[in-house]
Amino acid sequence: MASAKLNHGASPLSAKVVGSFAYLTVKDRMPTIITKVIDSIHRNKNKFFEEYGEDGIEAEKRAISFLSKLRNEVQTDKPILELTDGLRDVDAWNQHLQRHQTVQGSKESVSWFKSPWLYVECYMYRRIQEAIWLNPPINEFDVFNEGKTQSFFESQQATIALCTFLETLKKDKDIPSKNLLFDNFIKLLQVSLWGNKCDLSISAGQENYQKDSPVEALPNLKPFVLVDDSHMVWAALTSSKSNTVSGKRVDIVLDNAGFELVTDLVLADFLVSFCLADEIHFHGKSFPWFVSDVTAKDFEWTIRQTMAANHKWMSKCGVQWKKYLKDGVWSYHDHPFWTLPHEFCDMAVDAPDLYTKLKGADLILFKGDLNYRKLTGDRDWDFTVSFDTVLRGFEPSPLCSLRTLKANVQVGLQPGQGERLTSQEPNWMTSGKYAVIQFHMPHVEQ
Ligand SMILES: O=P(O)(O)OC[C@H]1O[C@](O)(CO)[C@@H](O)[C@@H]1O
Ligand SMILES: [Mn+2]
Repeated sequence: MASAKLNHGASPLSAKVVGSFAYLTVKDRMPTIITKVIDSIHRNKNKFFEEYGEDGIEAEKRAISFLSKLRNEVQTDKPILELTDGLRDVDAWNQHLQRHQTVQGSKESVSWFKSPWLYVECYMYRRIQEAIWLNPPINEFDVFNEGKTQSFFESQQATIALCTFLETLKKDKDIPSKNLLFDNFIKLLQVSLWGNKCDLSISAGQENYQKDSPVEALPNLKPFVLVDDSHMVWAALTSSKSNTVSGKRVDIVLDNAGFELVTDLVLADFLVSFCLADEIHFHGKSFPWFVSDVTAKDFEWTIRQTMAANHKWMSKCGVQWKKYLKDGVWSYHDHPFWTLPHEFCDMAVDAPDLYTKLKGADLILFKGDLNYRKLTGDRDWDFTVSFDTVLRGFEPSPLCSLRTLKANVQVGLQPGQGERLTSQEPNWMTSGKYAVIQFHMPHVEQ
C-alpha cells in the first residue's frame, strides 16, 4: 500500500480532549463493549464444550484473557500494538500504526487516549477479532451475534409493516406516475435513513429496536432531517446519463444488521421492482464490527429469516430477495478496506481495486454514522464547510450519506444552524435524534 497523508484537513476528533464524546467513548463505552464481549463468550461456554469438548473451554478461557488484557490497555492508555494474527489486513494495520508513530513522534505517543478516535475505535474491533481468531476452535464465533439476531426479532412488527407497504405498492397494477414513484422513493429512502437509528454500538449493546410502523412515523421525523438532498439523489437515479449498456447500478454500503438491514433491503427491492435500478451491490463487513454491522452471515441469515416468517408479505419479500441474489440482480461484497480505520479520501491510494469497483456504480448510498465519519475523516470541521470540500477528492461516483448523528462531526449546515442546535440541545450531535441526507456529484465526468 502506498503511503497516505494523515494530515489533510481539520484536526481529527480524539479522546485527548477531556470531556468530549470521543473521550467518554474511549473512557466508558469502549471498555463496556469489551466487557459485554467477554460476557457473551462466557455465556456460550456450554455451547463451546458441546461442540469442541475441552478444547472449546480452553479457547474460551484464552480469548477472555486476551480481551481482559485489551480492556486494561484501553483503560490505562497503553500504546497501540502491532497486530500479529496473520490475517490478510495485518500489513495495512501495521503500516497505518507506523504512519501515526511517525506523525506523533514516538511509539508511546500512539495510544488510546492520545490518537485519533476513529483510528483507536476501529482498532478495538480489530483486536476483538484477533482475540477470537487466535483461539481456535472458537475462531469463527461472532461475539455480537446475539444482539444482532435479537434486534431483528424485536423489530418484527415494523418489518411486517414495511414489507406489507412494499408489497401493496407492487400489487397495484397501474404503472405509477413519476410523482407517485418519487413520493414512494422518498418514503423508503427516509425509512432507510431512520433505520440507522437502530444501531447497537451507541447504546453499548442495549436493546434498540423499532416498534412502530416506520412509514407512518416519517412526517413526525421530518423536522429532524437537518440536510435533505433527496431531490438530488432522485435526479442522479433518474438521469439518462447513466450507463445504459450494462444497466443502472446502485451500491449500498451497509451499516447495521437487524431492522436497519431490513430497511435497506426493502429500499433495494423497491429500486429494482420499479426499474430505478437494474443491479444492486451490497457492501458489508468481513468480520464482526462496531457491534451491529452486517457480515455475510448476517446478510444471508436475515434473508432466510424473512423468507421463513409466518406472515404472507414478509415471507414474500424474503423469497423475492433470495431470487434477486440467485439471479445476480443483487450481490453481496466485502473488502478488507471497510474494516480498516482509513478515511475514505485515502481509498483511491490504499484500496485502488475497491475505488475502481465503486466507479462502476451510478449511485452509492453510504449508510450510517461510521461511514459518515470516514467520509469526512472524523475531523473537527466547521458546521458550514461543504460536504464536497470534506470529501477531499473521494468521488468514485455520485454518492449520498444517509446518517443519523451519533458523533461530533457535521458539515454542510446553514450559517448559525449548528450553533443554534448546540445552545438548545447540547447533545444533538450524538443522540441519534437528528439525521442528514447529503449528496455529492463528482466534479469530473466518470
Ligand atoms: O452504526 P453507526 O451508525 O455507524 O454508528 C456507530 C456508532 O459508533 C460510534 O462510533 C460510537 O462509538 C458512533 O460514531 C456511532 O454511534
Ligand atoms: Mn454500525
